[in-house]
Amino acid sequence: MAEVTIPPFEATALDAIPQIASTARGSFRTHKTKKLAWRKVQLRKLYWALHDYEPQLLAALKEDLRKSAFEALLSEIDWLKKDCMFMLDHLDKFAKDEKLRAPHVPAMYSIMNFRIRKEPVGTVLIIGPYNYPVQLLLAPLVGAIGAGCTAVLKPSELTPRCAMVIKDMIESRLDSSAFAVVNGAIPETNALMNEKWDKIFFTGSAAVGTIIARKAAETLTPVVLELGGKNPAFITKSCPNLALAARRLMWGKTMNAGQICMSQNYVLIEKELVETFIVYLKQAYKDMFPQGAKQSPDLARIVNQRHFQRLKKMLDNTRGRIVMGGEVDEAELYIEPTAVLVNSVDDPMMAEESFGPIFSIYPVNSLDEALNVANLVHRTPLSLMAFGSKKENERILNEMTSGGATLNDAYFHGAVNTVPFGGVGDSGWGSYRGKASFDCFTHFRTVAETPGWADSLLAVRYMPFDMGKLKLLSRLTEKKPNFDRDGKVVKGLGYWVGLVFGLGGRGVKGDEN
Ligand SMILES: NC(=O)C1=CN([C@@H]2O[C@H](COP(=O)(O)OP(=O)(O)OC[C@H]3O[C@@H](n4cnc5c(N)ncnc54)[C@H](O)[C@@H]3O)[C@@H](O)[C@H]2O)C=CC1
Ligand SMILES: CC1=C(/C=C/C(C)=C/C=C/C(C)=C/C=C/C=C(C)/C=C/C=C(C)/C=C/C=C(\C)C(=O)O)C(C)(C)CCC1
Repeated sequence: MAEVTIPPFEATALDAIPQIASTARGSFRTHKTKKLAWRKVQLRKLYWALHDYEPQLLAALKEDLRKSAFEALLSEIDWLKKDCMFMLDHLDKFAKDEKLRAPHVPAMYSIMNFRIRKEPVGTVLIIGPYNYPVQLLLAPLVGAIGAGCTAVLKPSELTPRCAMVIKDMIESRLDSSAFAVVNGAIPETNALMNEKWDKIFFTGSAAVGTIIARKAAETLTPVVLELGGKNPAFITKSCPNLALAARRLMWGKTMNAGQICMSQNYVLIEKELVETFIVYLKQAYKDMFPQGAKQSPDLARIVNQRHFQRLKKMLDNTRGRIVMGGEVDEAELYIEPTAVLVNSVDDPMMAEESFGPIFSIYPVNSLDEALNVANLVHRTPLSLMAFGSKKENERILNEMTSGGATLNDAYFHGAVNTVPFGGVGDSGWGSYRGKASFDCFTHFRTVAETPGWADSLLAVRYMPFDMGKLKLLSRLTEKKPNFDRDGKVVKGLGYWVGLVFGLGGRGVKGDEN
């Protein structure tokens, strides 16, 4: 890897923050960001910045998280470059006005030229977490640029080298009147939160998300929250390939040393499978780390002492049995990929979000029990994984919600940059990625335009009101219900005609739909 020097972490001066926010707001008011050409230039610049800063970003990710170059490219740098390309390829289409026609516009209003105009929401604040310090901060930025917003970014202070590289990269390569990076921790974030934003995009813990949402509510500022969750994986007796399930779940918990909000916190598995599953897990461990996980250059480290201690405490306090891994090394911030067999939902391994390379295995007697346990542990997790028959997987999707879900694999629904990603309930508000990133920072403004020549046609609305005219208009335009007071669809003439002439009956009384 090329030799690079990253300056030491420096927090942005608190008294500079109001001016930074004001510059971004002022830049938005120039309306230059509304031009698609300007947005495309910024996206192209971001693409090349990511390309040119690759050595610095790789070095920073290595120093901050000991993230391997493979992972850094796959899930952060190249991933974002793909994001820029996707937005560039589709921006014209995303940004185009949408004509609203029937059935969205009733026939009687069809002369009013309804359309949806896509407008940037304005100046946005993007606050990032530490685990994917580049991707999770800049992927929302791609959406913000595409939508025509100006933005201030606040990287996580827990990954200080990444924060410094990102600041240099964004401020030197993009339009610095429109995009800025504020570095720091709580005081700096508080100073940012004292500014007025048109939207706040926050990725991080539920605890801090609550603080952000509460503060944003004071000024009725919309927020997107991308939070964590206690994510279940289900394995039933019909699992098509238990060895593969073990291998894929191991992958899910070892990428980024399990510091992935959508990886499984616990595995609910039918009792008969437990012992074999553990054998397969150990086999997958051996295959992935032939010299042991500690020696592997591929396994990242825990970000800092605090998170290391948090994970260690979960292992120390569990009443379960460690069935794989268990080694920890504070000096290296190393936690071995670890599975713990537990038998209580109150066990710390079940009750807390792991956000590390450790997870629990909870044996169940049936899928019914598994669904009860999962709904009890966390009813609205960020993700869910299911390894059962097709029918069982559908049942799991039906009876347990989550932000996103993957069948027969670990969190793959969240590994692709072009499909919407987000939580549900207390695991997150709103979604982004692909077109959803554009939509996230866009105000969908409905515009109507009434032609002057149509006034006599529309004159019924004017005072003095005439009930007779209103009734006539209703008779001409109102759709009659095809259902009765019990909510049942009623047999109409169309049904009998269809039945008699063999065209197939529709609207049979008693139909539920
Ligand atoms: N849904 C998603 O896409 C993701 C969610 N997460 C969640 O994030 C958490 C881990 O990330 P962390 O960086 O530790 O999150 P965090 O919530 O501690 O920090 C996130 C950001 O908030 C700022 N912050 C921290 N404390 C603050 C306070 N009291 N007031 C104002 N700002 C504050 C930090 O400087 C950082 O930029 C996990 O819970 C994980 O599940 C992480 C990655 C993705
Ligand atoms: C099938 C065809 C082809 C071959 C395709 C192949 C070989 C595809 C292989 C794809 C794999 C294994 C991709 C793995 C990707 C993993 C990624 C991108 C992980 C991303 C992780 C992320 C984004 C993490 C986010 C974390 C978050 C949000 C968090 O903390 O919550 C050919 C050969 C291409 C031909 C066509 C057919």
